[in-house]
Amino acid sequence: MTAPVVGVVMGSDSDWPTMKAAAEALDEFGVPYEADVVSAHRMPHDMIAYGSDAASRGLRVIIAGAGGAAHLPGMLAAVTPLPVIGVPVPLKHLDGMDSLLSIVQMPAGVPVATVAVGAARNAGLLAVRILAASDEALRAKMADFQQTLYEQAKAKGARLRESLG
Ligand SMILES: Nc1c(C(=O)O)ncn1[C@@H]1O[C@H](COP(=O)(O)O)[C@@H](O)[C@H]1O
Repeated sequence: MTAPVVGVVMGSDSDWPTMKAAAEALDEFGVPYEADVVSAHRMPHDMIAYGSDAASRGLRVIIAGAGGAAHLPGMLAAVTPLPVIGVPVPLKHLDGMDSLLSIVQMPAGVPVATVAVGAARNAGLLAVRILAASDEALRAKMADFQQTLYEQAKAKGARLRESLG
């Protein structure tokens, strides 16, 4: 088995229905990843250990999703030099606005690349792009993927124009 280069972590297993889209995107590009529950609030020492050891274990990007008072992505970014992508997970109350603001409003010097509320697939794709910056084969796959998006968008336009006669 190939060693994981992306860590997909979340504050609770209840985040997985949202976060699995990140894993699926990584699967599509053949990027090896690991997935786990790591909570800054409920397991602070484990969280610090996860972030501190991530780079030496071979991870190159961390995707961190959390809902509500979502401190996990920022706290991981505080203890690792790796890029951290934050996914605001929408919960029953406040529609993910709480999580979005908790993740996106980082103090200067400690960046978290925040995707849209619930947009775990984009987090996976962003991780692929980060890795692809230094991996020509992966960059070619990303370019193919973008071409497919382009063709699908063109086809939608053609169908719309056709339906209008
Ligand atoms: N935001 C955080 C953190 C954290 O930021 O450390 N740990 C758990 N949580 C969030 O609590 C929500 C409810 O969790 P439960 O479903 O386990 O009660 C989840 O969305 C999780 O990400």
